Amino acid sequence: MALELDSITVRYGRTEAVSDVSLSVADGEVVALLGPSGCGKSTLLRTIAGLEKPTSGVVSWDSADLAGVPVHRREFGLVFQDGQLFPHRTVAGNVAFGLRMRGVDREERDKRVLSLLELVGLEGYAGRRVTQLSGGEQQRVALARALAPSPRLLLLDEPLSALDRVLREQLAVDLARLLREAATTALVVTHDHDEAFTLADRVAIMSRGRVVQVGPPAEVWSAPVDVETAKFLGCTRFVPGSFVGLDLERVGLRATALRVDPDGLMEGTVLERVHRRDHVRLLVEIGGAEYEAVGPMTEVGDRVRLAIDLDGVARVG
Ligand SMILES: Nc1ncnc2c1ncn2[C@@H]1O[C@H](COP(=O)(O)OP(=O)(O)OP(=O)(O)O)[C@@H](O)[C@H]1O
Repeated sequence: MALELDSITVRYGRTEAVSDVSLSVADGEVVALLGPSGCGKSTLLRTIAGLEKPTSGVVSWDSADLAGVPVHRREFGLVFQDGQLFPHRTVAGNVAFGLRMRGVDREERDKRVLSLLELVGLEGYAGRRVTQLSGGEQQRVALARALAPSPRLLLLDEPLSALDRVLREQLAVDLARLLREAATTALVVTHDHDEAFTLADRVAIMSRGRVVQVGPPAEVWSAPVDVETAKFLGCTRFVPGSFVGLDLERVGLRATALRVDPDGLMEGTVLERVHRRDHVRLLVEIGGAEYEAVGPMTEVGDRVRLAIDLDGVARVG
């Protein structure tokens, strides 16, 4: 394993921000640390970077303990939410920064900067001032800057959350592609499950300082470890498996679990209707209880038949 965390605990006074976390990231792997605000994700990332000292536990790289290794000697790249670019430098000046610090000669630096700008889709931007760029472009520059010295690990703390939703979705896809193209080993902190599942080979779910589940996106999505995790991953109702025809004690239903379908086996009454970006979301009453469902257009009060979409159903616990 490239990065190995062994029983990391980080306390600030009486607050235990990170509790006994063990996790590894393999060479070339992208792992997402996913959890709600305040669960300790950033603290864990900062501890790996060397910006915080663990109260106990070991951070190691290729089996070597990093305790005595300062931030700038870890050879890790860092990208934060707001990029933190040097405002008085050009795009090229920002990307070249780490290379200049390392004494890389000008010709090689220029070559590397151009190839990185191409990688992040900013060809032709080298001479621009970073203050003239959009938020999304600035984050691409921050990423190119972090990748420039070929870090052995890239640490990204909410790299897309300052951007608006449409841009965030687009950039998450781009980021996933370019992390793979550059064969980067990376740990990404995010509170957004769509982002985590788009980017990562494995997702580690954090809750109150602990890692409660680690697995490939499809596994975590379809079988959250407990009700709290299932709620965090979009399940709004919990019912016996028999409700959806599964032989399971309990399943979680996402808003997409039920769909209006004339051939559906259940019947319900529409209580509410909300228009979303690309579909209609309904609240329906089935057998005296309320459930979310995906429409076509219907009127409040309509009787509808409903079918189950198993992609919206999670096995819980
Ligand atoms: N420097 C600090 N001093 C004291 N408490 C801190 C410090 N940094 C973080 N904490 C506390 O540790 C806990 C975890 O915070 P952390 O920022 O790691 O969570 P997070 O999951 O990254 O949340 P967010 O997404 O909101 O940044 C919180 O209760 C926070 O208040």
